[in-house]
Amino acid sequence: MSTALIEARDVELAFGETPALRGASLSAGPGEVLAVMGPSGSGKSTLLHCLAGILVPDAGEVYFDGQRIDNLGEARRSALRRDRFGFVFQFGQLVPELTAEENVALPLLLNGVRRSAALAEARPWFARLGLDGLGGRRSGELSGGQAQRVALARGLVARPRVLFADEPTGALDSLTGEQVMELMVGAAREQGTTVVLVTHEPRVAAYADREAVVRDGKAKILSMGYAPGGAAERVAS
Ligand SMILES: Nc1ncnc2c1ncn2[C@@H]1O[C@H](COP(=O)(O)OP(=O)(O)OP(=O)(O)O)[C@@H](O)[C@H]1O
Repeated sequence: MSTALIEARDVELAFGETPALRGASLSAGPGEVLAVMGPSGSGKSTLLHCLAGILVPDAGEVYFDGQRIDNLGEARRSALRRDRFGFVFQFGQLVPELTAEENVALPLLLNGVRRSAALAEARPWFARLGLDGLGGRRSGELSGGQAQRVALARGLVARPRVLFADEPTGALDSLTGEQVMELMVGAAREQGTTVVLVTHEPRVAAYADREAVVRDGKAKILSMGYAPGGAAERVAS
């Protein structure tokens, strides 16, 4: 029996004539932090989008918590993304009209939580991520690293089962990037959230329990010995 929480099996996807995934298989267990590396254009983001139910593969299957999700309609995949998944992207993508606090509360508001309760849930994240006093600022008034920490809080506030992070440190200098990674992995581990992390940077991937490499639309696990919360035993091939 598989212990995967999120899994792609033999996924294929082409954009018109361009094949992006050619039989990619990958899985992450509950509470695991999985780094997905590989050259530019190899299919990492496309694979992440298939796992997250944003893109529907042409062939192959995607499973979440034992349930096949690639064959669900858009409405059910969208509900799944809202209820079970969190997202952090390279450029924070905060809503500029909202305050930082409202941005963090957004997933809860979309899930029907009342505004006062959603903001009350959002607030502790500011102290936790070193953002004291910044809750009232808009994204234009935050540094890149601060904005990315707000985006991280937004990605985790609804306690998702899986956090999908696509180059979350790509726009940050290396020190700020490491701070964001430490906070991300620490908070995810605390709440048992699985993390699927796409990154170019080995220093960022080093925070993961396991690493996979995507090349030419196929994925390969590089390090095994998954041990959530502990160091992975590396048996690179
Ligand atoms: N929306 C799209 N329309 C057409 N082609 C696309 C689209 N998205 C991705 N591709 C193509 O699919 C392939 C895989 O792209 P993808 O973004 O998944 O790669 P990646 O490994 O994440 O790259 P990078 O590290 O540069 O972000 C590339 O050849 C890319 O040009």
